[in-house]
Amino acid sequence: MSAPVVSVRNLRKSFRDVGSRRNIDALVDVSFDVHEHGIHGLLGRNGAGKTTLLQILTGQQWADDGEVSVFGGSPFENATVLRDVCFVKESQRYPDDFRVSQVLDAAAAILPRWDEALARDLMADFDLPRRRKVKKLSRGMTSALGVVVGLASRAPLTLFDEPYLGLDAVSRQLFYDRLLADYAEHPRTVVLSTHLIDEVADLVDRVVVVDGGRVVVDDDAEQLRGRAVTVSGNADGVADFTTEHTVLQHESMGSMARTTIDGPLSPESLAAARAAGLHVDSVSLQQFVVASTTRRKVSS
Ligand SMILES: Nc1ncnc2c1ncn2[C@@H]1O[C@H](COP(=O)(O)OP(=O)(O)OP(=O)(O)O)[C@@H](O)[C@H]1O
Repeated sequence: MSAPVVSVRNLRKSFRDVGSRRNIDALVDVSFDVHEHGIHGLLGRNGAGKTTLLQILTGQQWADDGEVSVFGGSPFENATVLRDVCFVKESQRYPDDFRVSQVLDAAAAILPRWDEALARDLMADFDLPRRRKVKKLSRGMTSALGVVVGLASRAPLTLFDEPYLGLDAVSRQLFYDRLLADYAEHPRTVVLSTHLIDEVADLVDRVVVVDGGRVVVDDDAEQLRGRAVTVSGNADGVADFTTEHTVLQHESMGSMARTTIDGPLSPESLAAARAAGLHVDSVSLQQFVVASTTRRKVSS
């Protein structure tokens, strides 16, 4: 296998919260690789550490400890690495007087694989006014501008940090469709950080779930789709059956229970569950991520 595009080992980052005079551990011990090509989902709850991670990957933050390598080098003030990286974030700031056309010109100047024709098509798709000042754009239009820059960059590593939060459902679907279509013709490494797991479930090849500053899942999306199951039925039967498994989530009501376990189940286990009168259902990617990340208590 070729060297990973991104390699992160034992990354740690905390922030000093001036108000409470406490340290906030944004990343506790993060290790994972992103291999070349593919659309990777970086998933996790609010405050999980996704943005901090992406900022470190793009040289906008220092880690307190650990190693980070992007295209084999450190991303920090490394022009050789950074010209192959495009980072699109929801809170992107532009110079006050910039018009949309100036944002596109600046992107074209710094991103060597910029595709002007694609940018023009996307501008039309999202109905963006070239001459308008960026600060006069609506929130959705600002998000759309980020999406245009990210897609037209054709950067070998393109990182989207929830850039589409302002987009309505139709525009988000347009983004997903255009991403898939362009990716099919120009494969590259895309990382999509998002909460909208159901929406990207069929889009991503690989999933990294961050929770409380730690990677709790790092797997192929296909594997994850079949990995967890819910077992429901009589509470005693469910408890007996699930005792040997890793329980992700458990609910009970009276004599009935429903438990989500980290599977997958072997054909023999499945048959045993059915013989015991239990129902076994597969779990969607969204349900799996929710179950994997709700065991942690959010601290204040
Ligand atoms: N500059 C900062 N100063 C203090 N705390 C910070 C700073 N940046 C991030 N944090 C804290 O670090 C933790 C991780 O934040 P981060 O923005 O990386 O999470 P996230 O997964 O991107 O969240 P969201 O999905 O809500 O954007 C949070 O507790 C956040 O409050």
